[in-house]
Amino acid sequence: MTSAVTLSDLHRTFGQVEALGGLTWSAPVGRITAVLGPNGAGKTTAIECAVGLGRPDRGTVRVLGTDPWQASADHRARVGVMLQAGGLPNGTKPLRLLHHLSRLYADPLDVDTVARRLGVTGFASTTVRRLSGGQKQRLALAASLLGRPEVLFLDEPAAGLDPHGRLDVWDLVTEQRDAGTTVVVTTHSFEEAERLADHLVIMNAGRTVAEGTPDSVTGGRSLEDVYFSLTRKGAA
Ligand SMILES: Nc1ncnc2c1ncn2[C@@H]1O[C@H](COP(=O)(O)OP(=O)(O)OP(=O)(O)O)[C@@H](O)[C@H]1O
Repeated sequence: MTSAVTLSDLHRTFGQVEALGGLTWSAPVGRITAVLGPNGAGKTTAIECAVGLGRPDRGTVRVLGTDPWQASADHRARVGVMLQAGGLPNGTKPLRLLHHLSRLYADPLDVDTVARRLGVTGFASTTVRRLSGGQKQRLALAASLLGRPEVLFLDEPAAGLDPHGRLDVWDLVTEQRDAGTTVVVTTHSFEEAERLADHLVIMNAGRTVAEGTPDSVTGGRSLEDVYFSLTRKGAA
């Protein structure tokens, strides 16, 4: 199976904190990879390295065969990202922002269609600063899709969403996969991982403690059981 994303032996330290301690996993092309792991396991740090926003101290990152830290604008346009912090400009309105971002791409999706699909039109007249957490999530997700990315990184995309919102996100993520996009999604939800994952990664303390198809990782046990046995305090 070919990989669209490969992280090999990544190390990243912030002061005294070792965020990544030899992290290795990969994301197969055209599949959904779900990355689970406790708070502080290094999931966001790994995603930041994969999208070229962070640089590992050691190790190799390849996304579509390219080192994202050195990557050109052309490469970056092939990769979509939704980070937890959002990074949305507070003073603008949702549709204005999406139209602005869409102009950065040669062949963007239709803004109105994406906005409708994610319910952004329902809060289009509210400035970003006044949006609820869930509305910001929807807007950030819409923004990540605009450039028709070949690889899409979503850092906890459904966190904080209401049940309808979570279903919308799950449908959208599977649609992206079915259209050929490679998706990497971090999550704390077993339900989300079970529904979405073709490929599963469990991280703990900056390393991979399990990786493979959901069936091969769980081996007949529940995902919850496997997760707790691999990530319980002291397991690092
Ligand atoms: N810029 C930074 N400066 C200092 N420490 C950092 C920085 N970025 C991450 N860390 C630390 O690195 C570790 C890994 O953080 P990271 O955000 O990658 O974890 P995570 O698995 O995404 O956690 P969560 O599930 O809470 O989102 C944490 O201990 C965090 O405090």
